[in-house]
Amino acid sequence: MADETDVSDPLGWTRDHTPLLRSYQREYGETTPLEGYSIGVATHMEAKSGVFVETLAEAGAEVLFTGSEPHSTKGEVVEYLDEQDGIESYVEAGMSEEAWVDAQHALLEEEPDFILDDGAELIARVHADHPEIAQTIVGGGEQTTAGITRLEAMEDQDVLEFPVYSVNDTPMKHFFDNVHGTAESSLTNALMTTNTMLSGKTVVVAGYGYCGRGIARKARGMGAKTVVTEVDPRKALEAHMDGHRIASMDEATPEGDYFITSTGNREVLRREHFEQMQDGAILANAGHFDVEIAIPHLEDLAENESTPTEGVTRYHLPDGRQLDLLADGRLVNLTGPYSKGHPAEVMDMTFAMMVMAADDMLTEDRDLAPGVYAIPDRVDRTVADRKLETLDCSIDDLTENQEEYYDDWEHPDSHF
Ligand SMILES: NC(=O)c1ccc[n+]([C@@H]2O[C@H](COP(=O)([O-])OP(=O)(O)OC[C@H]3O[C@@H](n4cnc5c(N)ncnc54)[C@H](O)[C@@H]3O)[C@@H](O)[C@H]2O)c1
Repeated sequence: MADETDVSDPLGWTRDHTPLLRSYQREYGETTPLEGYSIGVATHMEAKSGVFVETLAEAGAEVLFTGSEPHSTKGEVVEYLDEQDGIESYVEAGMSEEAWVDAQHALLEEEPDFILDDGAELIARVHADHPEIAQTIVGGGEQTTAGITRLEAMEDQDVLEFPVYSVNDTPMKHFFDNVHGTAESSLTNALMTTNTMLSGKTVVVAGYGYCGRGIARKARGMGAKTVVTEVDPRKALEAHMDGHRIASMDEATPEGDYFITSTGNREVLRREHFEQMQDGAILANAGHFDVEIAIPHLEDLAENESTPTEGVTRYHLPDGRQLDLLADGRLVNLTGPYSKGHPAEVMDMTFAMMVMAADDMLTEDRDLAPGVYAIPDRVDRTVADRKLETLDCSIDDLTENQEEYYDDWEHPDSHF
């Protein structure tokens, strides 16, 4: 048995689990559709995004990449990519925030033709600080909910200078990345950090959108009793009919052993909830930055804080109760001590859609005005077909009769 991890190729393991990206690498290695274009990429730089970057380079693009935040960069991946033809890094592991911002400016000053973004980091910065370069950019793609919200605000204020594909809103992204990727990685990280189990526990999930529904369904699958809180009555009904108990956060608070937020909103867990929670309640956020759990309220209420184990901040309340906050209230799947982010198999699909955003906008003559656009459904479907192929799964084709039936609103079989 080998006794050491092979570090000569830090992307090797991930490539084994990203068959969709590898299939595009094989095809693009021959057709090079992005030849002649330079693409600026901002993302959490680790092995999965490394395979994404090398796929763009295989497609012939010159790739300039940076981190979408300063702390998630894996140095060995950056070093490996930097040695490959057509790829240049603008990020280092352990960079200061200031150096990270400088690196983004340096990347943008190279005047990329296209931007593939996370959180609209590069797109917002090029508009704010390099407006003359923004005018030369052909287009972009954005993979996150938060980034799309930011871009839509720019569109509303009429400041966006180029078209951007919303990768986040494609079925191939949010049905899998948000629902399955966020759920499995958040629960895995919460359980690894605490060394606890969900069986028999009451898990309160705030928000029943794409992420929340995945978390609630999977927690129940692991034996938890699930309670869902919502502000949208239709989402609450959906959760009810999926078999979860619906409650207001006030009602759920005294029952919960685990609380997981995934709303995209702020102060979903706050002072009045902390005051009612059971001793030993565990709090985790899988949603938005570090604002879903009101940490200043916890700090106000607590007599003191401790770190009982890595990744857990314990708030000691004056009445003797202890509340345990995971990963400083930041995204528990991305920033916990055991965090490896989303599973490779699901990022395979998200990053394939990012590659498609560049491929479609740069190689099809779309002639789009500045704005945020859906990726054409045909493209999403093609990627889904290819993912199924990699899984060796077949589906049926519509027969001619079935196609005719769909197209003919007067068809005799359409009447009772
Ligand atoms: N952790 C990750 O890796 C990861 C991955 C994808 C998305 N996200 C983030 O997770 C958040 C949710 O994403 P989504 O795709 O599920 O969004 P979504 O819009 O589908 O769902 C959010 C849900 O929260 C509900 N909600 C809003 N305020 C609430 C409140 N105060 N109490 C209870 N429910 C409330 C909304 O009604 C909605 O149903 C976003 O911030 C997104 O950026 C995180």
